[in-house]
Amino acid sequence: MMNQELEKYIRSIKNFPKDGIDFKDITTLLKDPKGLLQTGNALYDFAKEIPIDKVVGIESRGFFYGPLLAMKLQAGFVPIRKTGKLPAETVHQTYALEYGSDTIEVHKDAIAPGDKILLHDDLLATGGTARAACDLIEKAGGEIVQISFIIELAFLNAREKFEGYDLRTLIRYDKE
Ligand SMILES: O=P(O)(O)OC[C@H]1O[C@H](OP(=O)(O)OP(=O)(O)O)[C@H](O)[C@@H]1O
Ligand SMILES: Nc1ncnc2[nH]cnc12
Repeated sequence: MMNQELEKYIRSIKNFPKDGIDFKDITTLLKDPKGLLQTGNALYDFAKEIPIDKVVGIESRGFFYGPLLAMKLQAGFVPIRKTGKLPAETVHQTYALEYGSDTIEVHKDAIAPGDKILLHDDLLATGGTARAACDLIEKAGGEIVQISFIIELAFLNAREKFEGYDLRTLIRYDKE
């Protein structure tokens, strides 16, 4: 199956959570056994030839596939969380969203200097979240070897923020 064919599992909801946002809902993909498996396999195919020490997943939708990918890649899993949720010492970064703004954090000791990192999230919109996540990982000394998403809202041109990174996506929306 071509990756773009996975689009059939995505549900679009207009004006959620705010007017003007066309929300791409992956729960319809996750609940379908074929959608769930094919997406996991395709994300794994992106990364399987690259040595990876840790998969870093972004809260909350990056937690669906992040640990599954880590298990398949024989890597560890590290969560990046919204502010105030992680109990030990953290590094943090504030960023702008397609709607609103937020701060994310990672445990200071979660990434060792030189760790090869696969950063994963469900969706690339403006790229603000993933860009902040890259900055956090690099502050901690990690080396980002790949960034993967299920969905790319290509019309928002977020790729410009990731020059020099190996950024992979399965499903592309070229217009809203
Ligand atoms: O590319 P950006 O414009 O930064 O937007 C993408 C981010 O927005 C969504 O998360 P959200 O903040 O809605 O949180 P959630 O995963 O907890 O629902 C999505 O899961 C990405 O993390
Ligand atoms: N259009 C969208 N659909 C789902 N999640 C998002 N996160 C940011 N923009 C989004």
